[in-house]
Amino acid sequence: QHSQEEKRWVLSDFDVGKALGRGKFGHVYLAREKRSNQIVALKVLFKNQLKQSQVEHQLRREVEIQSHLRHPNILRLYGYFYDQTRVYLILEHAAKGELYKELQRCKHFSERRSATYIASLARALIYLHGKHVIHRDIKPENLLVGAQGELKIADFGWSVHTFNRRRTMCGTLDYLPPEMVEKTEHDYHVDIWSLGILCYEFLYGLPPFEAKEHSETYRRIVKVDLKFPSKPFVSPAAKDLISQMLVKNSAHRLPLHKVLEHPWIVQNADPSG
Ligand SMILES: O=C(O)Cn1ncc2ncnc(NCCc3cnc(NC(=O)Nc4cccc(Cl)c4)s3)c21
Repeated sequence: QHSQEEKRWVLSDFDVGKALGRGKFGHVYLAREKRSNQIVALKVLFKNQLKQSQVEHQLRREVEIQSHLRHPNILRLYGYFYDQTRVYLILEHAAKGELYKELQRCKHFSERRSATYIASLARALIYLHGKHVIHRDIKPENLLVGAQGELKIADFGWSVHTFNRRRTMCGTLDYLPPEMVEKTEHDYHVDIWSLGILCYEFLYGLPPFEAKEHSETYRRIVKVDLKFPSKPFVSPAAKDLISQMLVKNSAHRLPLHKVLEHPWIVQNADPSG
């Protein structure tokens, strides 16, 4: 056969090992592809659950989007296959697992570690946005850690191609008022907001607008009720960056390339990322 992509994978191509994690739709297993001895993560999804939740189209979109993505801070989806009852995603294995478990373990990250992660994520988002892809679900649960401690954005189950939204939403753009056109542009900025939330959560161990009731969290978000606790100590430069990303008017959020030039990132991020 020609390139890898045409290959029709079957379960017997793999030696399946221990469970790495349990997701909502199925489990993730460590596996080795027999011919190449390549280690991968195999996510097993049950077809009936996908059907019940009507997410088949999302899964197809994820596979389509991921097949064109190649970036050191984006977890590869090498391919997929299915049998009678299940769909299998063949994924890059992130040897150091889930970032949120690491954050729970050490309560909050140092400024250097946080800045290094934020810089990697900013570079990955610049790459994604350059491909007209918005992740839309950037949170610790969707971040994995590679063997060298590098961050990997995973789970594109919620990502979209903005071009599609632009076309499908309205056919021709000519008759749309600015705010409707602007709205599709807004989408890129959702990932910058999430990056600001993540930066805060890395440094303080909790997201900024957390509250007991959802209604209270919602109120704090729309009000951008941003408060910086006195403990743990966080530098003014870090607070400045967070304040420039968590801005209500999405057009005024710090653009991703400016995040990479921010003094706090320049002074604290490890260039290797
Ligand atoms: O995370 C863990 O549990 C443990 N873990 N530890 C190491 C490790 N290395 C790689 N991957 C892991 N986990 C899988 C990460 C995913 C990547 N892409 C996904 N995509 C998806 O789930 N799509 C999807 C599902 C259901 C419906 C729809 Cl619409 C879309 S999940 C790993």
